[in-house]
Amino acid sequence: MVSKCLVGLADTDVDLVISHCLNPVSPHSFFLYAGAGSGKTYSLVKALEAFEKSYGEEYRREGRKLAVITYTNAACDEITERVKGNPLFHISTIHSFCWILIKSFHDGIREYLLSEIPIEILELEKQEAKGRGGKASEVRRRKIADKKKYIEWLNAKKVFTYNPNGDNQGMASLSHSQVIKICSYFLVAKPSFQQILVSRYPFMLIDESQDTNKDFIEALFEVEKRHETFALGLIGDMMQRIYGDGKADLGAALPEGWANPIKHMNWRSPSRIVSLANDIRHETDQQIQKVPDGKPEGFVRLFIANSDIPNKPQFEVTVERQMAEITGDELWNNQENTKHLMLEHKMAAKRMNFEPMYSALSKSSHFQTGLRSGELTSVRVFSEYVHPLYKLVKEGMSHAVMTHLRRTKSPLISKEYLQSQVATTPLQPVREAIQKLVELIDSDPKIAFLEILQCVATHNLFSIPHSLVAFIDVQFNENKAEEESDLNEADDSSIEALLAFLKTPYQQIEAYSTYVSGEGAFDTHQGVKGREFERVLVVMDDEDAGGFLFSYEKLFGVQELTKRDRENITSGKESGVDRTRRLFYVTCTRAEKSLALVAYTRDPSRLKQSVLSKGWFIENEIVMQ
Ligand SMILES: Nc1ncnc2c1ncn2[C@@H]1O[C@H](COP(=O)(O)OP(=O)(O)OP(=O)(O)O)[C@@H](O)[C@H]1O
Repeated sequence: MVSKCLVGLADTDVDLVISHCLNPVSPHSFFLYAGAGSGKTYSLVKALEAFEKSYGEEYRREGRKLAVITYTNAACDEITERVKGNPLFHISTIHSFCWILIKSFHDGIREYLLSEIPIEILELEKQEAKGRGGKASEVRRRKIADKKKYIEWLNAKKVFTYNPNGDNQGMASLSHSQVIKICSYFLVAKPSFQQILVSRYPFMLIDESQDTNKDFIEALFEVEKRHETFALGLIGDMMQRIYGDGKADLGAALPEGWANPIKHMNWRSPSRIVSLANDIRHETDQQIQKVPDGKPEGFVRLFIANSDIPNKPQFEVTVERQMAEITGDELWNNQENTKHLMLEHKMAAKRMNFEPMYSALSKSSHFQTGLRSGELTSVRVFSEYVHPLYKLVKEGMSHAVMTHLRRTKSPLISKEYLQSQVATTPLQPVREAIQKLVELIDSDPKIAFLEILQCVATHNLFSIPHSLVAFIDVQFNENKAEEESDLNEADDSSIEALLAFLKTPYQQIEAYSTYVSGEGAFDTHQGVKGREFERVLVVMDDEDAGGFLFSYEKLFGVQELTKRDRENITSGKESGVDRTRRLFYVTCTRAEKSLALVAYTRDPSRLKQSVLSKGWFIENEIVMQ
């Protein structure tokens, strides 16, 4: 059933409804839920602009702000840019926002932890009593011992720390989930804390709220119920719920008095892609989107290949070539002009040639978040210090080189160091250090991170993070090491992971930096939510992804459902197929012009039959390898 999209109603009334809700004299909460590309973020930005015009001055005088929570740092930067950095709006991710709210309440945090950790210990002890020994028991007993040690540590007054983008290690550091739990708890249990939120931020708008932490959303509902002067604006799409953290029944029973505006149009994608999205969605909630007048038809192709073909990246290049021919769009021939979506980071790492460093570091669970966000201190010394310096030198930007060294606080240009130099050319050591570094990088494409690190340390070009000091082979003044570290509480797996990483080729740093910037040609299915690209190539490969949460083989009817899946479906619980369908919807709806879907499967002909019978594609849109 390839449905045809019709030209429909204008959605402009939605913006009026939202403006009406964001009135400080009579605030109203609202729930704006609509399909992909319907302009939810667009309406959010319009609402902020209208708010600035009507109430900006008054709000500034009163020292109030309107809070906007976005799902990713990239979304946060985009909305901040769209409102030209206007400080009237506090735009942040949930983690930064929660931390800002709780960060001066150290005693309250300590009290919370002192009451929560014993409960966690009891739970682990219960599981241990029931358990059967072995590795799981070993891990449990270790966790119990660590938590008891932590309680002892908590017995004296403490100052807590947190980095929303890093892996927070060490006793004083709160974890990502703790920060959200503590903030949610304070919002419900402490009236004075509620008051702080309400008076500072009388309006809170939450984009991608379908995936926003359930505890936090429920705490905000509670605040909204108790304070007439506070209003919430929830923006999102349940079909785009792709993380397990969100409130699954959000919107099912909205409190009375909430506005519930609806958007029908898809402004992003051409009609063929919108009709595919409607068909995918049909099995979940039957919402149908329309396209505005004048939108072209666009292109969708499904390429099916056997999952054991030897060179998948090469196959994807042939897909791009075919897309260029099919669409007449030459830009498909240049990989950089297409967004390639992978199910797992390691698949992107493989295609972008930084798999060795990625695999090495991902072996330590401590590095997972920082590795993906680009915030790992041990890698940043290369990605943010060494690599930009190398590029600037190669581009002959000597002024920018000095600015970079100042910004990165190079010890070689510190005031103390320069004053200690008796020579008439105090910058000579900097020049020499840079020259040695560039020569070393150019000397061998296989040169390892470790050798680059050694060179940086020997010439004292940049401060070395504590986590890497142990790997340097020279007398090194520890005072020169950077305070921040990935290894506050070093464990064996982290040390092994770092050593393995340092032995891999330095040359990978360029691709890795591009990847974590989000600007490269590759990303994950999940990483692009909220974004849009002219050409999208989605790779569906359960075998390479190796995960258990998503299964395209099940969605496409190639793999039988498990007993558990069937039980979940019968009892109305979410199944892996539901999750995968939503992820598939998110990836397909990122495309503005053309969409190539690459499915690697154990049974190509069964997959083809299955998607044809679902009516998702027609015969001539399917290309068999
Ligand atoms: N009323 C409109 N008129 C013209 N273009 C619009 C309109 N609303 C949105 N757009 C454009 O459509 C595209 C999609 O909008 P937006 O990203 O706000 O959608 P969304 O609902 O947030 O999407 P998603 O849920 O898929 O992330 C953007 O390029 C935006 O500029």
